[in-house]
Amino acid sequence: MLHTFYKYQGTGNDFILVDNRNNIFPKNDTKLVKFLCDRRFGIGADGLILLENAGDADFSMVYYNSDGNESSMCGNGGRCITAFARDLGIIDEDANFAAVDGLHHATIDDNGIVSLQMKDVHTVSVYEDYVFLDTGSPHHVEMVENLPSFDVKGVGGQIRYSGLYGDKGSNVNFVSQTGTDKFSVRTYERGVEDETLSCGTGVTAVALAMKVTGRTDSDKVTLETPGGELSVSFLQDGKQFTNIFLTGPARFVFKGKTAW
Ligand SMILES: N[C@@H](CCC[C@H](N)C(=O)O)C(=O)O
Repeated sequence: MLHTFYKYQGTGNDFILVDNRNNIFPKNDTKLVKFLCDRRFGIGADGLILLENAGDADFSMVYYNSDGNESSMCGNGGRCITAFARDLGIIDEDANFAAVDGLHHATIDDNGIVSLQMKDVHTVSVYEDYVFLDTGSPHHVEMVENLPSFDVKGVGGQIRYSGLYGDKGSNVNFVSQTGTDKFSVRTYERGVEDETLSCGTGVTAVALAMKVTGRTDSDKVTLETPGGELSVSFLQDGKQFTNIFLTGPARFVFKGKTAW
C-alpha cells in the first residue's frame, strides 16, 4: 500500500516526515527506516521523523537516525516538525510538543524561521582539548585549525568510536572561531555515521561550550554550518544554561508516496 511522506530540511539537515497520528507507520521496523533514508535505494535523508498525537501537547515527535534506530533529540528535526505541523494545520505560529528529552516550545514566522527552545543544560564538562555536553543529544566539541579541509568523517568517526564515550558514542563537532560571537562548525553525526550539513543540538552545544570556555562573551551566538546559518541564545548561570533557543530556517522540499 502507498503512503504519503514529506521531505523537509533545516540548514541542509534533511528528514523524511510522516504524519503518524493514525498509527500507519511500523515503528519497530529498523530496516524499513534505514531503507527509506538510503540516498540511492530509498527517498534519502539524514533521519526520519514521525508526528504523533500527544495528550498534553500539540503533537509528539519520534526521531530515527538514518541507520534506522530511534535516537535522542534532533534540534533541526524539531524545527522541521514545527514547520510540518504548521503546514498540516495542527498549529499556527506557536507549538508545544513532546520529544524524547521532554516538552519543547517553538515558534515559526511567515518566512519559515523556527525558534526552538532546547532543554536546559546543567552540566558542561571542560577538558584540556575538548568539551562534552548533552543538549538533548551528546556532543563532543573540539577547536580545529583549517576547518574547511579538516577530515570530519575520519577524525569524527575515531572519536565517536573511541573508548571515550562507550557503546553509546557521541556526536562530534569541529569548530573554528570567525568573529567575537561567530563560529564555523562541521559535525560528525552518530547514527548517520558521516558528516551532515548541519546539526541543531550540535551547534547548540558549540554555542554553550564557546561561552563556558570564554571564547565569547555574548549570550547570542551565530553558527555557520556547511548548510547555512543558525543562531543560539541562552541565559547562563556558571555552567547552567536555561532559556536556550535554536533559531533558523526550516523548509518543505517535496511530498511523495511510497510503499511500506
Ligand atoms: N541532526 C540532529 C541530531 C540527531 C541525533 C544524533 N544523530 C544522535 O543520534 O545523537 C540535530 O539537528 O540535532
